[in-house]
Amino acid sequence: MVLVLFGTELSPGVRAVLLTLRALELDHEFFPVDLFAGEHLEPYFVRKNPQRTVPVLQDNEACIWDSHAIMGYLVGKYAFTDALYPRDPLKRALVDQRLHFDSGILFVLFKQLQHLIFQEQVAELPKPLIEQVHKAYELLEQFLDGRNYMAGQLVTIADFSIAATLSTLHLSYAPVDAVGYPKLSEWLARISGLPYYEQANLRGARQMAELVRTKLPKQFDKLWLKAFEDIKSGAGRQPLK
Ligand SMILES: N[C@@H](CCC(=O)N[C@@H](CS)C(=O)NCC(=O)O)C(=O)O
Repeated sequence: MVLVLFGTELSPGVRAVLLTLRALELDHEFFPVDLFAGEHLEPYFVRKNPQRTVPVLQDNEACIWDSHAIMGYLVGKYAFTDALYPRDPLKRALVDQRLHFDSGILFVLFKQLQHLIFQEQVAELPKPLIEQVHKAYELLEQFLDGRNYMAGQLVTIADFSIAATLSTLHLSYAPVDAVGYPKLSEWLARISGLPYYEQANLRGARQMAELVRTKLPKQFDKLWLKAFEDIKSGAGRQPLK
């Protein structure tokens, strides 16, 4: 088996897949694709994924894209247990709902913000969009009612997916304030305690935040700086339950 992940650590979807690969302790190669240089438009990449998005996972001859599909595939094919993506229909439905929430709402907000800042060169954070991000945070806060993780008491791929996007929004655009979102911020701290979190997710999320910072230097208030420093130093982290 040769698993090759194509992408960039700047991408939340790529990092969600990296979290899954690390959780399953799967050997893999990483093939960098620079989106800013347009490498995802090159013929070799378009042959792998006509949609021209990262991540793409190549497993021998097969190419799979969309981070959510890749994560489910990895668990189905390589995991010893179904804990990360339960087979029980009701448990799976809950995980799927969270994955679709990431795909259809959270990540879309991130992508809209990225487009405005990097393509449209907008120099200020668009307030209506940031309000929508906070509406999404409110829903996530409700999802965590009575749960340690997004879909229950155990980590699933829904946590990886949402953690990758949310940590990026948190560091780049809309800090998750512990007062406003106590459960969400505890969950983020809990996920940050995973031994592979720093390498698989935080490093890339920070790099993205640094890039956004160069585009919006005036936007970064004390709250953002605190979020950035906290996550850098590990302050507020809790042991993994
Ligand atoms: N739902 C997809 C989203 C993939 C996606 O939009 N990835 C971005 C990077 S974060 C990308 O490849 N953008 C390049 C483009 O859209 O041209 C997934 O989870 O894999």
